[in-house]
Amino acid sequence: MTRLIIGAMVRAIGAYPSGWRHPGAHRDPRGDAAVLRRAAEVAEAARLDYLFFGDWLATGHDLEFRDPYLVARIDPISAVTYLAGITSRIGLIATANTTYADPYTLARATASIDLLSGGRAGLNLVTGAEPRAAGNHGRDHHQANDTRYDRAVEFEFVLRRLWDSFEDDAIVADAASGVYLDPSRLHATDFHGAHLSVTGPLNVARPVQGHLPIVHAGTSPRSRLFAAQNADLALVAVSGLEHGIAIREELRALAFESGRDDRTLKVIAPVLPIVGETREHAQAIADELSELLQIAEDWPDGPPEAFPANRSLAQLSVLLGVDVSGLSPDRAVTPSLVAQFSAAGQELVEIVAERTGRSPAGERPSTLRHLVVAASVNASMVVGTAAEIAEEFQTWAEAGAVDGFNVLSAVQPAQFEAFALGVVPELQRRGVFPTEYEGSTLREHLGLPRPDNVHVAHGDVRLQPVTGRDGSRRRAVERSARHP
Ligand SMILES: Cc1cc2nc3c(=O)[nH]c(=O)nc-3n(C[C@H](O)[C@H](O)[C@H](O)COP(=O)(O)O)c2cc1C
Repeated sequence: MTRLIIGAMVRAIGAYPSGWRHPGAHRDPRGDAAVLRRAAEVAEAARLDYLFFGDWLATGHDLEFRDPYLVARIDPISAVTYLAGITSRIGLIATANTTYADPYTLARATASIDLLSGGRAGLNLVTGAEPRAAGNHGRDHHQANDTRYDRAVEFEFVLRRLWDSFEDDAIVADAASGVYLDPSRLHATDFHGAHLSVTGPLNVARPVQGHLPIVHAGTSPRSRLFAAQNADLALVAVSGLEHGIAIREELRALAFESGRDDRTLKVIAPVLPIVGETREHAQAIADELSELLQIAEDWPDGPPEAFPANRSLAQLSVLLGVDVSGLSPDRAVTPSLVAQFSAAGQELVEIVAERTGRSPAGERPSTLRHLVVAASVNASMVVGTAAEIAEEFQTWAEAGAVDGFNVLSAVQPAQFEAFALGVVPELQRRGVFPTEYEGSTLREHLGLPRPDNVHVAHGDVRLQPVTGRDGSRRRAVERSARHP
């Protein structure tokens, strides 16, 4: 029986680059608290498994054109701490960057949130793709992918040991005898690696969940290996059903080869649904968002320096295999023009038709602008009614392409609420998503067991080199002890 995992990837100003311009969209960061509170209430009433907060460790004018939600945002640890106090059932996942974070500080904060929320915290570990983060953290450059993942492996290992500093019953608090702590149940971390050195123990009691569920988001081969060996949830961007099936199979095979129970690795895909009362209504919303997104040609004196090159007719020409750079962006894409396009260009025309209802031979033809937008907005979009979107989700899960979805909402709050109040009940009606919270912790929502304390169950577990599928040596944790 399929049981989807559904979380909301919260972006306060909306997750479509022009979503903030949509009528009624939230656009003032001073109002973020109200928006987060309302999203949490709606998500919890819909019984979503978790709210998920990404992170970005720098800002700049270019980000306005890349995706405006990156420009200024609430720190994710602060967001989940705030929400822990005003929610009672939903999981709360914050992103942290292992390249720059300090493991002791992060272990303290996350163990604290888990205790304060009654076991509802989760942690998304990323290695970061933003080079400017280096300058904000006293480094002279953003390290190479391999180095970042070497540190991430140490980081995850240390985090689990820190969370396990106290055994579950280390604090005896026996008022009669006056004994508060059993010192034999408090364990030092004593980790001294190439990147990190932490003595421990952590000065926060063991989290309610033992270890917080760990998510990992990334794309490189090292990211796949890291997710397979260290994560509970792998967050992977997939381009289609077949791609999803292949990635999930690869991840689970890597997990199995690493000696862990591969069923404990859940594969989650980000998805951006556009929900409408009818298919045409949903397409009209997608069409509007497309029209609201500026492209390079919208600036009469040329786009600002920070504008991304891929949002231009020049870049579109490369993809189409036809030079359209001198044409107006509002030029209709006619069947005779499409006939000259490359296969990738023709595919793009179909994507636009699916999303916006505009087609070359139709009453409302697509324009070059629509093609530029579709090529530059790199999101897995599903446009349709609640029933159509639920059907798509179910198909993906039943085909083995995903275990669940991280749902992005193009416009806050309208599209998030259309999803929570429309699509979720459809999924529940189909029996692929529960109607009630059955457990109380995030682990329970995700169907994950509570891990043993590594100090107790496995003694002196060490980091050991293991080999990735491509034959290169990796530093990774000896897993067999931890996942018997
Ligand atoms: C779905 C998805 C979500 C991501 N979210 C974040 C994020 O919130 N913050 C961040 O710094 N990186 C995020 N990333 C980027 C990756 O974590 C990673 O740092 C980046 O892709 C570089 O590593 P890689 O070469 O292994 O992919 C995300 C990646 C994916 C695929």
